[in-house]
Amino acid sequence: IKHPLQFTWTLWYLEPDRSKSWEETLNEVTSFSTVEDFWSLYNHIKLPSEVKVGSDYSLFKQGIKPMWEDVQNKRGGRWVISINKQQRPEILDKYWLDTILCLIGEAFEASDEICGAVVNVRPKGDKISIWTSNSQNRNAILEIGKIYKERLGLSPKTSINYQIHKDTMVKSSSNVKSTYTL
Ligand SMILES: CN(C)c1nc(=O)c2c([nH]1)N([C@@H]1O[C@H](COP(=O)(O)OP(=O)(O)O)[C@@H](O)[C@H]1O)CN2C
Repeated sequence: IKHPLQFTWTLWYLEPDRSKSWEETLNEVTSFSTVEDFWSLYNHIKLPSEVKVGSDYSLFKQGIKPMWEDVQNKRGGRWVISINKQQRPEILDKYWLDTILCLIGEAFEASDEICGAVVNVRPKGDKISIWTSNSQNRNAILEIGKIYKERLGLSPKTSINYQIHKDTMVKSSSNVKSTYTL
């Protein structure tokens, strides 16, 4: 038998297309709930470093849309890691895989707070984030951030920021207020 995951996860792909609204560019790819089905999907699709610049992959718990407005996201925020262009070749794909393995492998105590993860492939520099559902739940957010940094093997001098979606929505992603920094 296949090895079941604790949750069912849905992969989304955002294809940049200026002729469409943002929501129209979001495509639901497929869902999986076993380790084996995850790996066959992962080995079947392009890596973040191979997709068109401007694209996103999002991996969210089934039923949660990868957008601020979803009821599970609207009061939440995200731990964001910025990857500069020089770093892309070697760490973008590694960090993305580490991130999704943290999610599907239940690396976080506060796994109920976890909504999903997003990788933004951008010309100005890539971002990988983990979205949580309640920006007021300080203890859970700090625990998730601490474990996330460890799992990625980030050095203590590399900081990650937690941004509340309400702050991100009103600002372009460059100068968003960070509520927590680890
Ligand atoms: C329902 N709805 C419209 C809506 N709902 C959303 O949830 C949502 C958006 N719109 N997003 C739009 O993409 C732009 C780039 O953000 P980016 O995160 O790709 O980051 P960059 O600025 O391209 O680095 C955002 O400025 C926003 O326009 C982003 N986003 C998450």
